[in-house]
Parts: sequence; structure tokens; C-alpha cells
Amino acid sequence: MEKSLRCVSSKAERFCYITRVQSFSACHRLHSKSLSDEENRRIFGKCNNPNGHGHNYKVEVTVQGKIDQNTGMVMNLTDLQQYIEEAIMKPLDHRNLDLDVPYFANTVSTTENLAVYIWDNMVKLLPPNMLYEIKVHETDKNIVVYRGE
Ligand SMILES: Nc1nc2c(c(=O)[nH]1)N=C([C@H](O)[C@H](O)COP(=O)(O)OP(=O)(O)OP(=O)(O)O)CN2
Ligand SMILES: [Zn+2]
Repeated sequence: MEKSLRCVSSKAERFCYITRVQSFSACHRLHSKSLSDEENRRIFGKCNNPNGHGHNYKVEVTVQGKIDQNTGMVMNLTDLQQYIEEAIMKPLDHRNLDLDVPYFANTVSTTENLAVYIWDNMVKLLPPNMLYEIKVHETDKNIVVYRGE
């Protein structure tokens, strides 16, 4: 599993961003209940295929904070791995996003909305003000970043 570290700031108190990468597999269909079938086909094209399609998603979870002078860590990446298991893997891996995840019953399962869903799950588990960014790679070419705004 990939882990990346990036640090800035003064010598006395260093501030760092740490990232854990996690992959999961899921299928979905882009379809909005607030649009007609014709509009859905026109807007979402092949991604509106009634039987759906699959992705091997990759999510980068970045947390921020001061480097603890005793542990040398912003956060133990093993703890972050466990939060990711709860917030991402358990609800999403090997699921049909639209049918298995209640959040997407009435919310289109775009990568934008998926990033928001993952943010909302992660922020509930992490210590306050530590979550910095969720980056979701839907494909190698389609990437969405959400920072809680
Ligand atoms: N703004 C968004 N646009 C699109 C999203 C999205 O989540 N947000 N999603 C899709 C589809 O889900 C689709 O699966 C994208 O796949 P695809 O077009 O096959 O992916 P690539 O662009 O990587 O592959 P190409 O072969 O280059 O088409 C569509 N739009
Ligand atoms: Zn898709």
C-alpha cells in the first residue's frame, strides 16, 4: 500500500500532510431521478447503461497536523488504515453503489458525490481538524478532489 509524506514550516514545530492510498472495486450507474430517461441518456451517455458498469477506484486520504515531538508522527498510519477500513472499505468495496449504499439511493453516484460521501464518513472518525483532502481516482484519467468546502 502506498504512503506519502510532505512537510513544511519552522524547525520548532513542523506541520505535515500524510496520505494513505486505498483501492476498492464497485459498480454504479449515472442516473438522476430528477431527470427524464431521455435527459439521463443524453447527459450521462454510456454511463447511463441500465445494467451499470464497474470501476477499480483509488482513494487518497490526506490528513494534516503537527508532528508530535515524542512519536515523530502526525498520526499513526496504522490508525488511519483502520479508519479507512470503516469509512471506505466496509461500505463501498464490492458493492453496487446505487443499490447497496443508502446515501446513493437519491444521490447520483458521480465521483464528486462519492468524494463527499467518503469525506463525511472519514471526518466523523478522525480527530477534529485533521482531515485535509479526499482524492478519488475513478479511472486513471478521471480524478476528483474534495476538501470539505
Ligand atoms: N464530472 C463527472 N463526469 C463523469 C463522471 C463523474 O463521476 N463525474 N463519471 C463518468 C462515468 O462514471 C464513467 O465511468 C467514466 O468512464 P470512462 O469515460 O470510461 O473513463 P475514461 O474517461 O477514463 O475512459 P475513456 O476511454 O477515455 O473514455 C463519466 N463522467
Ligand atoms: Zn462510472
